[in-house]
Amino acid sequence: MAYFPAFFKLDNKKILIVGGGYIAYEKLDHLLDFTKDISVIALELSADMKKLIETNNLSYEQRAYKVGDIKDFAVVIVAVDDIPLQADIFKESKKYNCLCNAVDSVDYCDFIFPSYIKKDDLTIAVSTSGASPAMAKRIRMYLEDTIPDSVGEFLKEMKKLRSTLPKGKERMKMLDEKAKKYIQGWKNGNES
Ligand SMILES: C[C@@]1(CC(=O)O)C2=NC(=C\c3[nH]c(c(CCC(=O)O)c3CC(=O)O)Cc3[nH]c(c(CC(=O)O)c3CCC(=O)O)/C=C3\N/C(=C\2)[C@@H](CCC(=O)O)[C@]3(C)CC(=O)O)/[C@H]1CCC(=O)O
Ligand SMILES: NC(=O)c1ccc[n+]([C@@H]2O[C@H](COP(=O)([O-])OP(=O)(O)OC[C@H]3O[C@@H](n4cnc5c(N)ncnc54)[C@H](O)[C@@H]3O)[C@@H](O)[C@H]2O)c1
Repeated sequence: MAYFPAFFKLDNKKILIVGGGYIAYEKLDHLLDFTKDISVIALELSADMKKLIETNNLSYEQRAYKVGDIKDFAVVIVAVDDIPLQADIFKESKKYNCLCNAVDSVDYCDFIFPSYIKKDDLTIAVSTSGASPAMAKRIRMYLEDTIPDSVGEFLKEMKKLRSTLPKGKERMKMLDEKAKKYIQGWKNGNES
């Protein structure tokens, strides 16, 4: 079945990452764009992971995962090189209100990580439903190159217009026309 794309509110949601290698680092680095309420449990940390945890003042316990560790978390990312443990934590997460992402198999995932670009208020997420993470990354790079950084300023202007002009057909038409013209400007190499 296809994955439903949604933008998930992380306020007051505690996240646990199990594992401290390269993949845990990638997941943590991406999550930090959206929340700081992240704890880590891992037997060992890579140097990059250690640095990221220290810089962001995150909670870290150096030990093996034990049953029950997830009970107070809303989300768990299982980034260990141990597939049976990924399966066990996924099963355990069903006892709690905890969504699970396991890095080696979509069978043990309630959700998967998209590739994404974030430029101020614009976020674009890309998924291949797990078919080709490499392709998701390449599409992300393509979007990064195509969409100018000025999009942040443009969105600020649009937000202001939406909050000041009265709702209705005229406003809808004007905003749609402005968005169309702004995107047409990319093709002509005009970024403003
Ligand atoms: C997008 C991104 C986001 C992120 O990580 O935040 C992400 N993987 C990224 C990179 C990447 N991952 C892999 C390669 C090597 C090339 C290749 O295999 O294609 C590369 C490319 C590279 O690193 O260059 C290997 C890999 N990945 C998964 C498996 C297990 C499996 O397939 O069963 C294996 C095999 C492990 C092995 O063979 O040992 C699984 C998943 N990876 C996902 C996300 C989810 C599906 C996303 C989708 O819908 O496509 C899903 C299902 C679960 C999840 O992780 O949530 C991030 C790009 C970030 C960016 O740069 O923009
Ligand atoms: N989803 C993806 O994008 C993706 C991409 C490539 C690879 N992978 C998979 O991700 C997995 C992790 O890869 P990696 O390169 O980060 O591996 P790694 O060996 O660098 O890291 C594994 C981490 O798990 C920790 N760990 C192992 N058992 C533990 C336990 N019981 N409790 C707590 N911590 C424990 C280790 O201490 C280490 O920090 C691999 O199985 C790999 O196949 C996923």
